[in-house]
Amino acid sequence: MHIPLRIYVRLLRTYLAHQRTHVRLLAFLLFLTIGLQLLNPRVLQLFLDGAVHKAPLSILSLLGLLFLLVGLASQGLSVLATYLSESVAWRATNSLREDLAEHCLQLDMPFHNAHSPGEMISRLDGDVTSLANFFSQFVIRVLGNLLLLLGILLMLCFVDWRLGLGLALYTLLALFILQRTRNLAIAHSLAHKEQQAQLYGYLEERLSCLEDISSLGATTSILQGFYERMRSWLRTIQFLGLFDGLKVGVTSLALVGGTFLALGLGAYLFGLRWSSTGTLVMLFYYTQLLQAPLLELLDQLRNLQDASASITRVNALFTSTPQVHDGNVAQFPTGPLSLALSDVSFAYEMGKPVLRDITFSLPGGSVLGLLGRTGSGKTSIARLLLRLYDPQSGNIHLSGSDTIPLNLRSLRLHTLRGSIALVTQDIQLFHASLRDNLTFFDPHIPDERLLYALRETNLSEWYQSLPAGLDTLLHGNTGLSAGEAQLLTLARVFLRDPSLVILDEASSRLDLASERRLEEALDRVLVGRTVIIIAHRLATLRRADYLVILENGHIREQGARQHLQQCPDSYFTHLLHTGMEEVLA
Ligand SMILES: Nc1ncnc2c1ncn2[C@@H]1O[C@H](COP(=O)(O)OP(=O)(O)OP(=O)(O)O)[C@@H](O)[C@H]1O
Repeated sequence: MHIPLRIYVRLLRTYLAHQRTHVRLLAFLLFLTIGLQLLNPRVLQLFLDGAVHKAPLSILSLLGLLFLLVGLASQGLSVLATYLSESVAWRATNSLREDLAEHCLQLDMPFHNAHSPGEMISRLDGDVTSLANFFSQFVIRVLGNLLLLLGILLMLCFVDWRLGLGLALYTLLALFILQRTRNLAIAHSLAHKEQQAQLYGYLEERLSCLEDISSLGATTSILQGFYERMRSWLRTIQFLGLFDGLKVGVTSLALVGGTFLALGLGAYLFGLRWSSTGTLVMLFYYTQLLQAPLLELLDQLRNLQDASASITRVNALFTSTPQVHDGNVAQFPTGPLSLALSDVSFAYEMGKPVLRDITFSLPGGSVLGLLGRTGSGKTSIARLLLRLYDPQSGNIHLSGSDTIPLNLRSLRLHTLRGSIALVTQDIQLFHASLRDNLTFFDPHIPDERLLYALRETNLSEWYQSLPAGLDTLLHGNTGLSAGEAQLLTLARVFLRDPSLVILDEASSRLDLASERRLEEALDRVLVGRTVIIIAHRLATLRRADYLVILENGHIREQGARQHLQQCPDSYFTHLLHTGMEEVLA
C-alpha cells in the first residue's frame, strides 16, 4: 500500500497545528530522556574504573549519586512524556473524529445506503484510534530511537571502533530478522480484525431486532451464526498466538545473540588488555540499552503499517463527496410555503425510474393527501423535497408570501432541512434525557418551550408520570407506547416550527385511541403550515384539501379533494366505493 508522503505530512500538520507547544515540549522531553539513558552507562564505567583504581570515596559517592539522579530523572521524564503524548494523541484524534463525523453527516443517502452503520463506526472510531500513536509519537519516537541507536553505537566506537562496528552489524542483522518474523503474522492479524468487525456487525444487527428474533423463535439459528463466527475467529486467534510465541522466541534469541557478541568482543579485548572492568560492564549495559530502541523501531514500523491502512480508509471517506450539492441561498421563504413540482423524474438506479413526469402544485398553508399503492413512489417524493436525493430531470420550486419561487437546489441544505419536517412511522429516540430527545441536544431551547410543545401534542399526562420530568432518561424506543413515541416526534416537529410538514404514514401503526390522540395533536401542530400527508387510509385524509394519486411512479389523478369526491367518474370515488385500504394496500 503506497501513500504519498504529503498525505502523512498534511495529516500531521492539520491536527498538530493547534498544539505546537505541547508537541515541542514532548519532543524536548523525549530527547532529554534519550540523552539521560546514554549518560548512565558512562557514569557506571567511571564509577567501576574509579573503584578498581582506588579513587577517593568522595568522587565515587558523587558518581553513585549522579547515577541515581540520572535514573530517577529519566523515569520521571518518561512519565511526563507519556502523559503529554496521550494528551496530544487524544486532542488530535478527537478533532479528526469530529471532522470525519461532520463530513459523514453531510454525505447523502446514496453514500449511507452503501455503507452500513457498523462500517461507519469502525471508520470513525477504530481507524481514528489506531492513528493515536501516529499523531503523538511516531515521528518523535522514530527519530529519537534512531538517535539513541546511533548514540549508543558512537559511544561504543568511542570506546573501541571494533566494538562499535561489531554491534552496528549485529543491529542491522537483528532488525532484518525481527522484521521478517513480525511480518509473518500480518495476514493473520488483518484476518483477526476483519473477523472481529464481522462479529460485531452481526451482533449489532441482531441485538437491534431482539424483539422480532424472540417472537419469531429465531434464537437458535442466530446463536448458530454467532458460534460459526466465533469458531473461525478462534482459529485465527490460535494462529496469531502461535506466531506470537515464535516472535517472542526469535526476539529473545536475537537479543541474547547481541549480548553474547558484545561480551565475547569485550572479553577478547579484555584478554588483549585493551579494555577495563568498567568498560566491560558499560559494554554490557549499552548492549542491554540497544535492545529497547531496536524493539521500539520495529513497533513503530508495525504501527506505521496499521496507521497507513487507517489513513487510506480515512482519506477515502474524506474524499467521498455528496451527489447532492449545497445551494447558496440562506434565507428560507417566509410565510405559508407554496410548492410546485414540474416534470420531475427520478430513479435510485439508472434505468429503473421510480417517479416519472410528476407535476403538481400546492398553495401555501394547504394540505395535500398523497396516495398510492405500496412502492408507487410516495416516500420518494418526500425524499426529493428534503433533497436526500435530487431528481434526474424536472424542477421543484418553493415560494413564501414575499418571495418569487426559488429552485429547491438553490437553497442551503441546512436551511431547507431545518424548515421541512418529515414524520415517519419509523421513530428514532435516543438513550438520553427527554429534554435531549426533544431538542436534539440543543441546549439553547428553554424548558418552557419544551413543556408547551408537550402540552400541544397531548403529552402532558404522560409527562406528569415521569419520575424526573425533562431529565428523565429515555431508553431509546423501549418504555414508550407506539402512540407516545409518535407524539414525542410530533413535539420535536412543533419545536422546530417548520414551514412544511410531511407525515409519512405517521399513524398507520397506532391503535384507535392513540390515533385519536395523534389526530388531536395534529389539529394544533399543523395550524398555519403547509402539509403533505402520505396516506394508506381514508381516515388520515379527512384534513386534505388536495389529492395526488400515484400509480407506478406517475400521477394517476390529482385535484381538490371535495371535487374528486363528488365526481362520480373519478378514481378517488372508485377507491372510496371499493374500500380504499384494500385497493391501496
Ligand atoms: N433506497 C432505495 N434504493 C433503491 N430503490 C428504492 C429505494 N427506496 C425505495 N426504492 C424503490 O423505489 C420504489 C418507490 O419506493 P417508495 O418508498 O417511494 O414507495 P412508497 O409509495 O412510499 O411505498 P410504501 O407505501 O410501501 O412506503 C419502490 O419500488 C422501492 O423498491
